[in-house]
Amino acid sequence: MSVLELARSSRWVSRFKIFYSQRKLFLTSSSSFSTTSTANNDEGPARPAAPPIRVSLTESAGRGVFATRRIGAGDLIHTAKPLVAHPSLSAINSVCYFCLRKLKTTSQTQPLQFCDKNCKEQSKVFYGLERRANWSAYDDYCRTHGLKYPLLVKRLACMVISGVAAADGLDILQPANLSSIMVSQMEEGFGLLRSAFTKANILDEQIAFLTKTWYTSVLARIRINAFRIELARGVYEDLLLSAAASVEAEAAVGNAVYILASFYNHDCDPNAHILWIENADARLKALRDVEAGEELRICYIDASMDRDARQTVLSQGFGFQCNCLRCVSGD
Ligand SMILES: C[S@@+](CC[C@H](N)C(=O)[O-])C[C@H]1O[C@@H](n2cnc3c(N)ncnc32)[C@H](O)[C@@H]1O
Repeated sequence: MSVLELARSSRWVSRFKIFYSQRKLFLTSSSSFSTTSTANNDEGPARPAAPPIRVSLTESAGRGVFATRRIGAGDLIHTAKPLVAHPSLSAINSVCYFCLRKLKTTSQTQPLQFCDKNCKEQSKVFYGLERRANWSAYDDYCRTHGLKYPLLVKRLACMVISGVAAADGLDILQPANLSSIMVSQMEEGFGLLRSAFTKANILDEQIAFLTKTWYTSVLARIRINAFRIELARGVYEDLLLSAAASVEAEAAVGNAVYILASFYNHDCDPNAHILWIENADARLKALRDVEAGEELRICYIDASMDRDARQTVLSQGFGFQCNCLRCVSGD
């Protein structure tokens, strides 16, 4: 599993209420994230300012994201565009096939739809290729086994063949440790994916990257780093409303992988969170004041669970023992 879910504990809500009563989202290309602020000078057009963060090694959790200056409670740290996203099968006819925005109208005659011309245009190349193949066996495989991540691999493979993504695009992300049983369970998916392309007469040289090693290595990274996307209702810029949005979020519309957002480590009492307002573009926001040099951490799971349940989910899903302050204090 690797479901980075927003915690929905009453603990979180009360924290947001306190903030509100006081009135008080390097290693990748700049297109992978953007900020709301702009650095302007006299020599050219305004350019997005770098987000106030850096990725560095932590003492015990691999790489992590650190604040490079003070960030205020409720501040937008940065936004992030997915490297790859895919609707969940249950939402496939009701959300944009590219950005996962809820569609205003659904059509039975044309099941896969885009919300606007821009999304259609951005998907044109890989969607054109995807449409050449018959995905019924692969999709059935996902459906019967309750798998969502192979859909991300399918889309990534189509993007790589179309030249809009690099085959090694996810290599920078930490992979999950896969047991030999897990690897053998992935063989069926790999076989179905490859055969869908070969049956569609995609040339061998175009799918030379699509080896079993590539397939399992991509899935190992997706497993640890994919975010399950739940859209908040409406537009919430206010901190309290953001909290309400995460509490009232609708069912997941899909899954996505981001580069920068994947470097945020977990804390059961986090100082940052990730949310989605209208589509798969993510926002990383500070939950409380963060000082320069402090590590920014989000919560991967439902923080309302007790310590033992949280430790079990983190260990089974992400392969680590959480030693955040909350866990260490036994809370
Ligand atoms: C999404 S990645 C976060 C970035 C990762 N540290 C890296 O170097 O790429 C999740 C992985 O980071 C590590 N991690 C995250 N939070 C942690 C924590 N609270 N304690 C220990 N390890 C943690 C675990 O290895 C986990 O599987």
